[in-house]
Amino acid sequence: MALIEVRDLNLYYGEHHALKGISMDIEARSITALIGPSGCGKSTFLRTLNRMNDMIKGVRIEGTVRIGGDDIYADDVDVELLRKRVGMVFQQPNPFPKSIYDNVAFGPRIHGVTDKRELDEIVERSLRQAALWDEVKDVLKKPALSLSGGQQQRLCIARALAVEPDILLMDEPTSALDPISTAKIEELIQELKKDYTIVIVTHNMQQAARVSDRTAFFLQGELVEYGDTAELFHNPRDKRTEDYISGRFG
Ligand SMILES: Nc1ncnc2c1ncn2[C@@H]1O[C@H](COP(=O)(O)OP(=O)(O)OP(=O)(O)O)[C@@H](O)[C@H]1O
Repeated sequence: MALIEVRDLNLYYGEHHALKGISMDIEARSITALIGPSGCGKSTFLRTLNRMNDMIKGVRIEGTVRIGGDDIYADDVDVELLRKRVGMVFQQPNPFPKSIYDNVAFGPRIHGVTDKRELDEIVERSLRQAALWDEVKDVLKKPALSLSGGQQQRLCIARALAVEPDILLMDEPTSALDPISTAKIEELIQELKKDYTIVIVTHNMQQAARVSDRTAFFLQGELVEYGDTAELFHNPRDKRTEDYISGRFG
């Protein structure tokens, strides 16, 4: 059984039909890239996986999203717990104006961890997993905002990992970063696949080709093609995919 099962998902922003009949299975411990031209619905789709669209007024959703077999839109779902299980990293690194330590400890504290030693362990483990520990271990009390953009993004990844999610959603996580920081994050994403299921929105087709196992190509709210990344880039089944990946539009 796939970890994430999406069936006949439709999403409307008021009158605007932004996702049209999307069905998709995502396997555990895989990296799935969502690609497509601006406005095709990639970010909207990503946000349906942890109900981030709930916060937007006038949104209507039909269809089902199951994670580990559970319908995440069922009435009795605890959305806070869902977001603990399905973490998110955004385009702009957005650390809190707090210390490096307090950023990573934030989620665990909210979920009730108060023991100093336990928090220390979580902070270290999360920063190691985010490949940032060696750079910050001596300055954990420094403000997060004093870090470079690339470090801030890895800190945000550490913050997301600190609550032990199963799934990590990433919305163009490198688009605000320089090439070296981008390469580091891409390497990190590959590393994280051992423990997490990753879904990443990217504008950058090379990035999708480099990091992902499966790629989904969206166009005007439709899922045009979804498959093995190498297959999709080298041997697309749909003419529209071919036109997009060969740079004919978008
Ligand atoms: N909060 C919102 N309210 C109304 N319409 C929205 C909202 N967010 C997105 N849309 C519309 O839904 C469609 C899909 O947007 P979405 O941001 O998901 O696309 P995208 O593929 O991620 O684009 P981009 O790459 O530019 O971020 C677009 O037509 C957009 O204008």
